[in-house]
Amino acid sequence: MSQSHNPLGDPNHAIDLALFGALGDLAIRKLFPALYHLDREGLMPESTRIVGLAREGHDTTEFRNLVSAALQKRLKKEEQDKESITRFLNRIDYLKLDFKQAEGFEQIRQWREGSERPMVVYLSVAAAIYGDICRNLQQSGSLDDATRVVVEKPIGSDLASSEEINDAIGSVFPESRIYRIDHYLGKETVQNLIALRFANPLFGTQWNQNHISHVEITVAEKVGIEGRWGYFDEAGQLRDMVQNHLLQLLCLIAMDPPSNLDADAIRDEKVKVLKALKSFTGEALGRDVVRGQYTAGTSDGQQVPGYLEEEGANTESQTETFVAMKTEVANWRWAGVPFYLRTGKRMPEKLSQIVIHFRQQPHYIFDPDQRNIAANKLIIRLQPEEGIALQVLTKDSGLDKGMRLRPGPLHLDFNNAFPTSRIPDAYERLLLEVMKGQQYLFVRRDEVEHAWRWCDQLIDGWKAREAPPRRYPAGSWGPVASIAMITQDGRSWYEDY
Ligand SMILES: NC(=O)C1=CN([C@@H]2O[C@H](COP(=O)(O)OP(=O)(O)OC[C@H]3O[C@@H](n4cnc5c(N)ncnc54)[C@H](OP(=O)(O)O)[C@@H]3O)[C@@H](O)[C@H]2O)C=CC1
Ligand SMILES: O=C1O[C@H](COP(=O)(O)O)[C@@H](O)[C@H](O)[C@H]1O
Repeated sequence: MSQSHNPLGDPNHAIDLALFGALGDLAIRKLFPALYHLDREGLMPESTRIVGLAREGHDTTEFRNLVSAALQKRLKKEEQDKESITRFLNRIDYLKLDFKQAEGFEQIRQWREGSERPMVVYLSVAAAIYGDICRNLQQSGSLDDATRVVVEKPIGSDLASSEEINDAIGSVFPESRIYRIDHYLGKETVQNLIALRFANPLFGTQWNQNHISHVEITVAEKVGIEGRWGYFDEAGQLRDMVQNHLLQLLCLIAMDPPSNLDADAIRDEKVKVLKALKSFTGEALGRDVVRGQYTAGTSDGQQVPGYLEEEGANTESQTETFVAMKTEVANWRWAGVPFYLRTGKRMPEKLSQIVIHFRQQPHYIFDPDQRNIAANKLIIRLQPEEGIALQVLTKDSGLDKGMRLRPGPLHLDFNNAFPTSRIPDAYERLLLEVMKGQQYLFVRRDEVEHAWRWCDQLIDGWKAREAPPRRYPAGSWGPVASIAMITQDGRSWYEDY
C-alpha cells in the first residue's frame, strides 16, 4: 500500500468512469450509492465523470432519473441532500450499447474526447462477457496506457474457465491495471485484520499453533437468493462465497507478516496460504465437509419458501446454499490447527465473524468444572455491529463465589468507539482505491487461480460422491451435520458476542 501523499479528493485522482451493466442489480444497489457517498464526502474530484452503459434505450436525463430514484430508495434520509445529489447526477451520462457487438464502442472514445483523465472501466456484468468487452474496447481505440479495468467476482466457475477469462482480460490489460474485486476486502473490519495482527505485538507473538487451538469463520446471511436463481443455481454457495470471500478472510488470518504494505507483498503472502491449504481426500470429504440446501421455514417470524420453491426454481436442483468445513493450513505456523468455515443463506441472522480460540494454560489450577471455559477468544465481528472483543477470564465477584471464573469481553465496538465516523460500505473504499490507482485491496490472478484449484477438488469430490445436499429449514443454523462436525472435536460454533 504505497500511501499517496495527496489529500483525498485530490484532482490527480480524477477519472472517467465507464460503468458497464449500469442498470444491473449491483450497480443500482451498491455502486451508485457508493459513488454518491464518495462525492458527498468530498472524495470525488470535481472533474470526475461517469458514463453508465447498458442495452436499454434511455437518454441521459432518463438515466439520471433512474439513478436518483435508486439513491432515494437506498440512502438514509439524513444522507440525502439536494445539493450533493444534483452535483452527483450532473456527472453522469448514459450510452446505449450491446457489449457483445463491436459497433457502438466508438461512442466511448467520443465520450472521452479531449479528456486527460485516466479511464476506469468497471465491468458490472457476468464474467463470461468480460473478454468481449475488453476486446471491443481495444478495437474501438477507446483505451490507452492509463486505463484501469475493474472486474467482479466470481471469475469463472472453475480453474479452467477462470484461466480463459483472465487470459482474455490479460490480453488487453496488464496485471498492474486489473482490479479484481472481492468486496469483503473493502469492509472496514476486514482491513482492520491487518492492523490488528501486524500493529499489535500482543497478538503478533501468539499467532501460531503454539497458542491458538482453532479458528472459526462464519459468514451467515439471513436472505435467500434474492431473485438471482439463474446465477445462483449455476454457482452454489461454494463458488459464490467460499472461493472468494471466505478464502480471502482465511488468508488474512493465516498469512505471514508481509515485509511491507505494498499490494504484491500482501498478495504474495496470501498465495502461500492458498497453496498450503489441505485438500480433501475421499474420506475427509464425507467427514469434514457438509453441504446443505434450505427448505421452507421462517425468517423474522415470516414464512419463507425453500430453495426449490424460489421463483424460477428447478425443483430437482442439488445446488448447495450452505457449506461448512474443517480445513487446515499445512505449514509450520498452523500445523494441527483446524480452521472451521461455514457460510449459508437463510440463516437466523446476518452475521460475519471470525473467532480465534486460544489454547488453555498448560497447567490448570481452577475449578475443574470450569475447565471448558478457561481459554481466551478473540472475536472479530465483520458485520453487523463491527467490532473486536477479546474474551478474558476474571474472578466472579462476590463473597460467596470463591475463585470462580467468569468470561467477559474487553470490547471495542467501532460505532461506540468512533461515534462520529460513518462506517463506509465496502464499495466506497474499493472505488476510492481504484481512483487512487492502489491495488492492495484487490485480488491478483494467481490468488484467484489457487482458490479455484482448491475449490475444484471439492467440487470434483462432490460430483464423484453424488451425495445430495443435506436439508435445513430456513431460519436455522444449517444442517445438523454441520454442528456434529465440530462437536465431535469437542468444540462448538461460537454464537455470542
Ligand atoms: N448483485 C450482487 O449482489 C453481486 C454481483 N456480483 C457480480 O457483479 C456482476 C454484475 O452482477 P449483477 O448486477 O447482479 O448482474 P445483472 O444481471 O443484474 O446486471 C448486469 C447488467 O448488464 C447488462 N448486460 C448484460 N449483458 C449485456 C450485453 N450484452 N449488452 C449490454 N448490457 C448487458 C444487463 O442488462 P439486461 O438486464 O438487459 O440483461 C444488466 O443491466 C456479476 O459479475 C456478478 O457476479 C458480485 C457480488 C454481488
Ligand atoms: O458476493 C456476494 O456477497 C453477498 C453477501 O455480501 P455481504 O456484503 O452482504 O455480506 C451474497 O449475498 C451474494 O450471494 C454474493 O454473490
